[in-house]
Amino acid sequence: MEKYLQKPTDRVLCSYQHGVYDVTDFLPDHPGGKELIEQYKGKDITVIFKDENSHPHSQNAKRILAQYKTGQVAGDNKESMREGEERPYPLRVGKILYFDDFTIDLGKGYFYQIWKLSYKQYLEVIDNPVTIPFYVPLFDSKFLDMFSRNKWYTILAIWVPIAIYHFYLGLTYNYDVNSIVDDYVKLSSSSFSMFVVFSILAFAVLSWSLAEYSLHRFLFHMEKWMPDQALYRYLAFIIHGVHHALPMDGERLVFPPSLGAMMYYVLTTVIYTFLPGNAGRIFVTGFIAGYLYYDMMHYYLHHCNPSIEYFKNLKSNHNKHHYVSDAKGFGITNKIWDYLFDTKFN
Ligand code: HEM
Repeated sequence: MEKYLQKPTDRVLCSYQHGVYDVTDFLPDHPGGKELIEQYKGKDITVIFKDENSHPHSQNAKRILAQYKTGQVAGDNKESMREGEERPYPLRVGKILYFDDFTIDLGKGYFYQIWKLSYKQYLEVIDNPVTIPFYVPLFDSKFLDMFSRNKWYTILAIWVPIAIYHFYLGLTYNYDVNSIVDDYVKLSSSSFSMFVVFSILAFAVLSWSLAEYSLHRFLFHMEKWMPDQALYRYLAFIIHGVHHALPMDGERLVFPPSLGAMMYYVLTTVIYTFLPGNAGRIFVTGFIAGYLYYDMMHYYLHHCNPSIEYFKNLKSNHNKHHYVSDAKGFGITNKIWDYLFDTKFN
């Protein structure tokens, strides 16, 4: 068996239990980083795959592994699954994903195929993440599909100038609003105070972190409470479901600018009602900064391997949210609100 696994080959083969797995296509999508698997090229991963100290892999991880099975170790004729093995679910054959009672054709617009699903089937799609080594269109039209993809840096390119502009307005413009706070944030005012400006910014970032938790828990995971209607499933899928179905698709991860623009409109309308004038603009700056930190952190946790313990911990928390239970671990940049609202992982 060892000889077979270690034959010079470009493919990365390993054994688990008594099966042989070709995990080459999975390497770039491994949430723990491809290097960890490469170390096990040609080796058995049965022990390390369950190792409590390294990382005890989830049921979903076992299902994903099962997708890559290519054979049995020589001399082992046991047909049935062994303890600790899972069947590949959904099973992918070419571009077709086979679920128990429905299929998804990954060569066609994924979005339209959500319409025909029942609520239960929709949950199966988002609760059984898959890693796909080819491009999956969301829409059949290439033009429409273009709008479903975003590189992480486009978010910075769009929102950093908007945040700077608000900061500039907040510090300099005279909104002529009868607010005591405004006197302390206007550069032209004799009462200008850096302390007040930074306090508003800090308060806005903290407010964002609560918004991050609430949006993720109640809007992005609206499937937990939404009425059983196809229209809502469409909405839930486009907002966040697609990210759970294909968690390692790096172009469908950050918040789409079009949705961001709608949120911006709603939130600024609310914020300026309660906090008009300069202080409101400074608050919006901090709120956008908090949002940018969130979106960049989200991308980082999926596609990079942090070396600092704090970020490792956040990554692990987020992986659990995807692969263990999406009813917990809603915080991306921190776990404070998960602790306070009792949605933390133990
Ligand atoms: C070759 C088959 C493998 C598959 C299919 C696989 C799959 C996964 C999946 C789906 C996760 C996300 C969390 C979870 O579901 O548990 C994960 C995380 C992880 N894997 Fe693997 N894995 C494999 C091999 C390995 C090996 C050989 C190692 C160690 C040497 C390893 C170390 C890790 C670590 C440390 C994480 C945690 C990342 C984090 O949450 O911070 N994996 N793996």
